[in-house]
Amino acid sequence: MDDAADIACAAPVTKERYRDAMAALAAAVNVVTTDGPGGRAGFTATAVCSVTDAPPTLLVCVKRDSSVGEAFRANGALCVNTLAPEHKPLSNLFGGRTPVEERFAAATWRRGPSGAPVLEGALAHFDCRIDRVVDVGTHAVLFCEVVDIGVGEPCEALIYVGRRYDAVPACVGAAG
Ligand SMILES: NC(=O)c1ccc[n+]([C@@H]2O[C@H](COP(=O)([O-])OP(=O)(O)OC[C@H]3O[C@@H](n4cnc5c(N)ncnc54)[C@H](O)[C@@H]3O)[C@@H](O)[C@H]2O)c1
Ligand SMILES: Cc1cc2c(cc1C)N(C[C@H](O)[C@H](O)[C@H](O)COP(=O)(O)O)c1[nH]c(=O)[nH]c(=O)c1N2
Repeated sequence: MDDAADIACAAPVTKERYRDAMAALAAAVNVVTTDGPGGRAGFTATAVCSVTDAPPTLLVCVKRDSSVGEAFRANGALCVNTLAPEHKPLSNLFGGRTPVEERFAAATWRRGPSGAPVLEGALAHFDCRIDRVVDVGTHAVLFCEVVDIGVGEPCEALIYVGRRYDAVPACVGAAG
């Protein structure tokens, strides 16, 4: 393969061009929560991805300068709550600039085995222990081992693509 220096590009990959292209990728919308010695916190995230099923591991990318990042590191635990279309207002509330208590007051939660809040009525949830944190540029990549899973009743998923929300069929079911 050629060295990176040999690659000729028509235009530089600016932050704006990168975001415009990333806006074309459809993504599930999640509210990622935590609780423990570092306090209760949560934020909306589309940067969530399955890494491996052995051991069951997912990753979450969180902005390092966000108000919530430190709580996740301090607690070492989180829950990924995957949203249904009815949760669009919740996604906006957890999407920034709203005090943490106001975010949580808008829905019903229970405590998962990790201690992180689990959203009642989520399409699915993944309760996790944070195994490793890797800082990359502006974000921290949290590698998380899944310790508990739930699949809910909703048969539609909330997705975010083209800088807007949409709904798609998603009858998840359980595989044994
Ligand atoms: N990964 C992220 O941190 C991320 C992802 C989605 C949205 N957001 C935030 O939500 C708001 C609205 O986003 P939007 O999609 O309507 O428009 P946008 O132009 O800010 O973002 C377009 C796409 O670029 C990516 N992106 C945006 N900001 C990023 C960042 N700081 N680091 C890595 N990737 C990033 C995401 O895939 C996003 O959907 C913005 O404030 C944005 O910062 C952040
Ligand atoms: C649809 C959508 C998707 C995302 C976000 C927003 C929205 C509306 N945000 C931004 C994130 O939710 C926001 O930075 C946090 O709520 C922290 O904000 P405060 O620093 O508390 O105001 C976000 N942030 C992040 O670090 N990783 C992500 O994957 C996403 N994805």
